[in-house]
Amino acid sequence: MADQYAAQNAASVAHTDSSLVPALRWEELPEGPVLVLLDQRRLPSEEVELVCTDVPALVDAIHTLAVRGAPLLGLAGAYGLALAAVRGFDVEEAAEKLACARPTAVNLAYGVRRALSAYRNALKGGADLTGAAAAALEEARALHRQDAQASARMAAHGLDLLKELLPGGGYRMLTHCNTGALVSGGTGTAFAVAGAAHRAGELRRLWVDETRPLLQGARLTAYEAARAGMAYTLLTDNAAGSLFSAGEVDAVLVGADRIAADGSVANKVGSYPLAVLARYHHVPFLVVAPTTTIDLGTPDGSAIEVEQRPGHEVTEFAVPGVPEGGSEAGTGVAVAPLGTQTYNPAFDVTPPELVTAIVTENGVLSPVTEAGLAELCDGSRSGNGMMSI
Ligand SMILES: CSC[C@@H](O)[C@@H](O)C(=O)COP(=O)(O)O
Repeated sequence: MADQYAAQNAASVAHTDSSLVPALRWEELPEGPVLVLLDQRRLPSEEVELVCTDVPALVDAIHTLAVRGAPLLGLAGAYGLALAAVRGFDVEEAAEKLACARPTAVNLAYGVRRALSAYRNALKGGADLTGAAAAALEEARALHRQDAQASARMAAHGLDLLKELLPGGGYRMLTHCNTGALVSGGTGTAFAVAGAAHRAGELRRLWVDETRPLLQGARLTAYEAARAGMAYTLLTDNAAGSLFSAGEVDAVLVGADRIAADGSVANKVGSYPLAVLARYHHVPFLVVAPTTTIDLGTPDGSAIEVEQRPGHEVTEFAVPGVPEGGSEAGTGVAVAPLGTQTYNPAFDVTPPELVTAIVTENGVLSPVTEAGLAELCDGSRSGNGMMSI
């Protein structure tokens, strides 16, 4: 089986430009500051930037997944708050709108809260509105730097863990959704570990789940893997079982949108079935996430709010080239009869007993316990849960 896939590798290596347009950046234009997003709805066909000048535009970009992925949502929240402050919009209202734009990834509310606290503290300290806005922007930039550093540390810890678990090297990793530079100020979460393994010459194959219905694996992870020159193979989500049974998977690596205090992991829908498969086949199931994704304020998996997405994402295929990327009902190709009911949760929750280890920038937790998670987190931060804004 391995030889059959080696031929496909040549095609993926053909991409030589490994540099990615930043997923998000702050830019000072003559007409005022803006937040520039790489529009992820348009990938992989086009690298198009989306310029946000106000909070409603950013909230729409978050809803429609132009900007997505837990750590990047944290940055979008923090910079969005700063944008509101610098442009003189109602900052408290902006905070509320941004923080609840999507409910599951705790990083979004966390990023908003960090920038908002900096803004409020500056005002309390006697700063004027301009000074307070500058403080919010500096906090967003600090979170950005912290996120980039966290990526590098997760990659190093993750690679060490793989060496320990799989001493033979030459890993065949299965990943789900998209967790690379497109979701981070750095190189990402789970994908950053795959990248480290690749650079160490130890990545034999990255199995990429397409990730129905919005195809973050096919459109985004395959795009990043190709750019990095990785040996990767795309599969439909429901082909994962036969891959495990053929003995072709050494480890599963996924990110997380929220990790509850008991270690339950909310991540892109389809992660939980992979964890079940991994346990049955005695394969490690590794969750790679910064501590900003750990929410000690949410006691367990049942308390995590799972975002429900619109039905047209299931009943229609998006057409490449449609400006909205098929994000509006009726802009895709119908693949189900009109009026079909759908079940479209964006995430699922994996219980801690199915997670072999959680890899963070502060180290690796295995087995996953409530006390261990609390220790991994900074003592000064008692969870990222619901903020009072
Ligand atoms: C980026 S790391 C972890 C997660 O945010 C990622 O796996 C994921 O589920 C993203 O979902 P998305 O709906 O694309 O925002």
